[in-house]
Amino acid sequence: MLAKRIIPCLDVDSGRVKKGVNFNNLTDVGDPVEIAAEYQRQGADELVFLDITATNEHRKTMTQVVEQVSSQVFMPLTIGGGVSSVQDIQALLKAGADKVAINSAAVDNPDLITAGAEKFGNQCIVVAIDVSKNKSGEYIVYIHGGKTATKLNAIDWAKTAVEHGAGELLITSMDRDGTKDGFDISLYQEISQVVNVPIIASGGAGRALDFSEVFKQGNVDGALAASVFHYGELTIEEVKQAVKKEGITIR
Ligand SMILES: O=C(O)c1ccccc1NC[C@H](O)[C@H](O)[C@H](O)COP(=O)(O)O
Repeated sequence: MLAKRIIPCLDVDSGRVKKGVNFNNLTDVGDPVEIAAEYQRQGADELVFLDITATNEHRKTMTQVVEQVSSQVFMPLTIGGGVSSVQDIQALLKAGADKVAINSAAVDNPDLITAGAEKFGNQCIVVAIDVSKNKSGEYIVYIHGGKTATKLNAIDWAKTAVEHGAGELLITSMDRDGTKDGFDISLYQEISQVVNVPIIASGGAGRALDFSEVFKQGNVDGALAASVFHYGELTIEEVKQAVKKEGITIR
């Protein structure tokens, strides 16, 4: 059994790490380089940086952040936010990213996934999907930082993204984001039945048991969290100890 991964997420807005609830009311939680170094000390398996403003001038800030962080931490780095071309992917890989997450631009143009996978290898291409349940209980895809609802069913879009070459999926429940109510297990159960690439769960982690639950029942390969780690409610070591106790393979 491949080791499962515990992945802190740094949502970066204008060069600062921010955190909100359901993608709103963002508060400043600190400097990205310092926070990344702390997560390395705690034994994180991987880091995700999301540039949640992702306007052009912030894109340069993000590249600088990636260069600084990649010179200090040695975990795999996934970078996302506003990526919309093969050139953007190349610039982030050059700055030190190991993987690049594409979200809105992949929905607008799925061929970008294929172009990135063909040029850099599909292991570099993560498709990030932000999901919210509608009134009839269907999982719907949102883009533009969770601001725009699409007509896409998230399960179908996940399948399409992998068919276009995505090497990994980062699936965020907007409904659970920042709530600490636990991961949306049924979302991951549905997606893991239709794709055969690694899935990273994201949104809602509140207790160490939430991580074991999403690995066991959600059938995912990695569990991403922001709030509980940023606010010091859990350390990565505590989560890993609890997950190991449940018999799950983890580094
Ligand atoms: O993903 C986005 O586009 C976005 C935009 C604005 C604000 C937050 C955003 N994403 C939320 C992150 O993916 C967030 O770190 C994960 O959902 C993990 O959240 P918690 O572990 O519940 O805090």
